[in-house]
Amino acid sequence: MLVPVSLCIGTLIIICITHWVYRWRNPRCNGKLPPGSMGFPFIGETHRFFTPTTSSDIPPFMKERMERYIWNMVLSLVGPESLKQKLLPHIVHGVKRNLLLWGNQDTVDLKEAVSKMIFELTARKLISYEYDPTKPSENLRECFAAFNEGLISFPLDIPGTAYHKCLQCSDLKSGSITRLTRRGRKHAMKILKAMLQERRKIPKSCPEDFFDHVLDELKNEGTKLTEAIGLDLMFLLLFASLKTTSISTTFANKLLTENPAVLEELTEEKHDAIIRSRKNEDAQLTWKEYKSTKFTIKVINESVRLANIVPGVFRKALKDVHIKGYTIPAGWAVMLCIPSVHLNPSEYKDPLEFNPHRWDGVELNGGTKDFMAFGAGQRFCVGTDFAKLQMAVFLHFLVTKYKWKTIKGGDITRIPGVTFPNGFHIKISEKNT
Ligand code: HEM
Repeated sequence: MLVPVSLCIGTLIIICITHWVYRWRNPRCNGKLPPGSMGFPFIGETHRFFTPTTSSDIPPFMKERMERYIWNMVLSLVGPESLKQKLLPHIVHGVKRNLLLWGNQDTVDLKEAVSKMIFELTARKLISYEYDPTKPSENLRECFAAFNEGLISFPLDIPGTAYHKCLQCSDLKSGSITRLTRRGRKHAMKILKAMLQERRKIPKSCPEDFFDHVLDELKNEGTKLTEAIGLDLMFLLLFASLKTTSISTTFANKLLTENPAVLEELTEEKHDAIIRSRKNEDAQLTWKEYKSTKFTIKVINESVRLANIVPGVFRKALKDVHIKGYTIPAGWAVMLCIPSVHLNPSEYKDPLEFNPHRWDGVELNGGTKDFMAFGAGQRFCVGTDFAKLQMAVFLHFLVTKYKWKTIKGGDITRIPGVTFPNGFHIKISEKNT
């Protein structure tokens, strides 16, 4: 008892001293910070996970051009055209297959099951990755799990800490399963690098995934893309898409479980607008049908507002910024706290209530100052449409074909990202059984 208490007190003292030193070290700060802000210098550390050392050599105008090029590349994979033409049938197939599988099990931990399903689909489409159970050391999903656990943690890089596990590089050849689950960013990068090298040997005739696009670009003379940046981007893309979509989907399911009236209305929309109007009830979900599901989109908006999957986004002040009598000194990292926007009672009446109808008549094309679950402005999430489509397809098949009841778990903790510490175990069965 004494040891954990002393450790906590010790950690708090270190945090306070670091905070104090940093705050007063800079005279322009006048010892003041805007209310509610966190002046911890290490808050800005997340860039270390993503920025390859080479990128600092790139002039800003080039960086901008390259970013635009890269996002175009990403959009060619997950933008509306690709979703409509290529990805929708794959998502439908993946969701139907998994639901059928879960329906035959006594209980399913939805958090794990959805995460696996989303990972399989996303990793297959973005980098043609298929997990081979005979090679547990190449389990990319486990790497991302370890990475996620320590992403926002005290930056103490010694064995045993969440931060260390998040960064860790393990020997590819060794390891039992328990050791494997502890591998983070560096191990994931090793796997991605090996895949890229493999792809170099057997190139594809036309670009199909992110590897192909990166390899194509690397061949161009004068390109500013390097292999390190390309790999870093692959990591970022997978990281940005995996946990977010799977936790949002699980969260939406939990909210529906707790709000039967909303579930009923959603089911009704699906039946009326889609299935009953079809000639063949079992036909695939089409793009037009997906676009017609207005209430589903409201349920998704409301779920991601309450889920606050991304608890904060970071920016760096490039010059001194004066705001409401305070100064944010140049070079400081700023954290924008998204939940404080989404739970603001002056903008959202009864902000903790799950009420999809608050989105009636609201057309969302991007982020606003009051809704930024997918960010806002220049850095708006490039995978928004992809995530929404996956969630909508999942909800469609779940509510039309299945019923479920909670078995155990479902409690939510924020550390600060949303987690289900005891999972969310449900029993799923087909409606007509
Ligand atoms: C429910 C699911 C998702 C949520 C809640 C979400 C949330 C966000 C947020 C808040 C940002 C802005 C970060 C910032 O401003 O610093 C962001 C950026 C980003 N997201 Fe998502 N995201 C989701 C799904 C996805 C998916 C499926 C992909 C990829 C296929 C993706 C790829 C990205 C990328 C690459 C960025 C960086 C954009 C840039 O910096 O220009 N996200 N996301």
